[in-house]
Amino acid sequence: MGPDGRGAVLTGDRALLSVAQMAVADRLTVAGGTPVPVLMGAAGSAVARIIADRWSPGRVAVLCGPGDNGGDGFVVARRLAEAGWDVQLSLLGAPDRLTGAAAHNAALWTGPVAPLSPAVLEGATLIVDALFGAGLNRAPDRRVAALLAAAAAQAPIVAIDVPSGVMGDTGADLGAVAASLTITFFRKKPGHVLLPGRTLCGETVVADIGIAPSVLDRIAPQTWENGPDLWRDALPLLHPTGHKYTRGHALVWGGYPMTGAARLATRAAARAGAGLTSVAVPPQALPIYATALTSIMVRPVTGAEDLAALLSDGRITAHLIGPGAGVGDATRSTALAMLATGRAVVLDADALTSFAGDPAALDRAITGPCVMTPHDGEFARLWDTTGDKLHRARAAAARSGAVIVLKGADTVIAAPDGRAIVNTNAPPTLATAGSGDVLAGLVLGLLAQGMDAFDAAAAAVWMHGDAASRFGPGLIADDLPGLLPAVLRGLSA
Ligand SMILES: NC(=O)C1=CN([C@@H]2O[C@H](COP(=O)(O)OP(=O)(O)OC[C@H]3O[C@@H](n4cnc5c(N)ncnc54)[C@H](OP(=O)(O)O)[C@@H]3O)[C@@H](O)[C@H]2O)[C@H](O)CC1
Ligand SMILES: [K+]
Repeated sequence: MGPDGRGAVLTGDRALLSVAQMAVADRLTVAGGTPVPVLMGAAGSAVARIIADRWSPGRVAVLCGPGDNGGDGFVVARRLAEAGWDVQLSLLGAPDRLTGAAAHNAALWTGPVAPLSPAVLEGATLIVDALFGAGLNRAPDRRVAALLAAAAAQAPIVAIDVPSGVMGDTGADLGAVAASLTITFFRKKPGHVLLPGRTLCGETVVADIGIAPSVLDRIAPQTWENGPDLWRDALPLLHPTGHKYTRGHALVWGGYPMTGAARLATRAAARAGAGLTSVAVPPQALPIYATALTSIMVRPVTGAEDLAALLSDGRITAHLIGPGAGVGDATRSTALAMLATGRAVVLDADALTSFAGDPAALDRAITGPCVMTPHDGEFARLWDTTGDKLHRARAAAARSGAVIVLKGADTVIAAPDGRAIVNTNAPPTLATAGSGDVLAGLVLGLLAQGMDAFDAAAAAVWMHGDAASRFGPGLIADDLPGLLPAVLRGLSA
C-alpha cells in the first residue's frame, strides 16, 4: 500500500459491478472532485505498486491500447521507470489519437513510444497488457492477437482491468490470452468470476484507487461473488431449546431402481441440519432404502391417495424430487403435488426433465419457495439459452418465480427479483456422479429449517464446494455429506 493508502488490495465486499456500473462509479468519483486523470493516475500507480511488490525490476514491455486502458498503461510505465525498471512501451494507434486522461498521462511519459510490434517484447521478463479493458467491443484483430500470443510465450502477463479480449460483463473470450495476474479497480466485474474469464485472468486482485464505497448506495449492485458473509447470518442456528421439529422435516422422493441418488440427497439434507429427514419410496424399493439408511425414515408410498396423505402432513417443511426419480408423468404429477402444498420444494434432475418443453406448467405451479437446480443440459430442455449465464439464469428465475441454480464450475444462483450470485469455490473434483444429488439435498436441508430460498441455495452451493475442497483428489459424491460437519464448524468459527 502506498503512502496515500491507495493501491491497497481490497478484500471484503463481494459486489460485482457491470462495465456500465463501473462507469457510474467513475462518474460519481469525478463528480465528487477527483479529475479523471487523477483517477487514472491512481489506477496506474496501484498497478505499478502491486507489480513492484511481486517482481524485482527488470525489462518490462507495456502494451498500450487506444483508450483509457492504454492510459493506465502509460501511468504504469512511468511509475515503473521511476522505480528503476527498463520499460519498453508500445502503442496501438497514433499517439495523437489519444484523448482525455489517456492523452494527459501519455504526455507525462517521457520515454519512447514504439508502434505496437513484437519487437517491444525483446528481452522482456514481464508484460503489462494495457490494450483493452472495459471498452472492448469486438475481437482483437489478428495482429493484436498474434502479439498477445507472442507475449504470453515470452513472459508472465499482468493484465490491467481485464485481459484484453475478455468481456467484462460476461467473461466471454473474444481472443484473449491467459494472464498470470489481473489487477482491476474498486470491485470485480462478472467477467472476473464467470468462465472462461476467471481462468484467463489468472489471479485477480482488486485495487483501491480512491473510489468511495458509498457510490454503491447509488449503484445498488444486484450481483455478488458467493461467500459466507452474504448468508452466514441467515444460517439456521441450533436453538438450545430446539427439538427435531423446529429444525424442520425434509422429505425426499426416492426413486427406483436408481436408489443411490435419493439416498445421497437424504444424507446431505440430514447433514445440512434438517431435524427430520424421510424418503418416500415405492414398496418394492423399501428393503433397499431401509437397509441403507438408519436415522432417515423410509416411508413406502403406493398410489395418489397415499401420496396425498403423506404430503398433507404439515410437519413436512420442505420437499425434494428429482434425483433418480425417473422422467415421465409420475414424476411430473408428484412434483406438482409437492408444489401444490405451497411449502418449500427443490426440483432437480429428472423432475426438471419431466417438464421439458413445458416451462409454463412450472410457472403456473410454483407458488411457494422453490429452488430448481439444473445443469446446462436440463436448463436447455426448459428455458431460453440465449445470452450469458447470468442473463439466462435471471430470465428463468423471473419467469418461474423460483430460485434458479444454474450449475457449473461457475454456478449462478439467481432470484426472481433479479439478484444473482456467482460461485467461485467449486473444485474440478465436483464433476463426479452424484455430486448434484448431494447439492440438491443440501438445499433441501437448509430450506427445511426455514432458510430463505435464495440464501439457502447460495449457502448450499458454497458448502458443496467447500466440502469438496476439504477432501481433495479422489473425491466421490458419497464422501460429501460426511464432510458437512467440518464445513459447518468452519462457518461457525
Ligand atoms: N473503472 C475505473 O475506475 C477506471 C478505469 N480506467 C480504465 O479505463 C478503461 C476503459 O477505458 P475505455 O477507453 O472505455 O476502453 P478501452 O481502453 O478498454 O478501449 C479503448 C477503445 O478501443 C477500441 N476497441 C475496442 N475493442 C477493440 C478491438 N478489439 N480492437 C481495436 N480497438 C478496439 C474501442 O474504440 P472504438 O472506437 O474502436 O470502438 C474502445 O473505446 C478501463 O478498462 C480501465 O483500465 C481508468 O483509467 C481509471 C479508472
Ligand atoms: K487489459
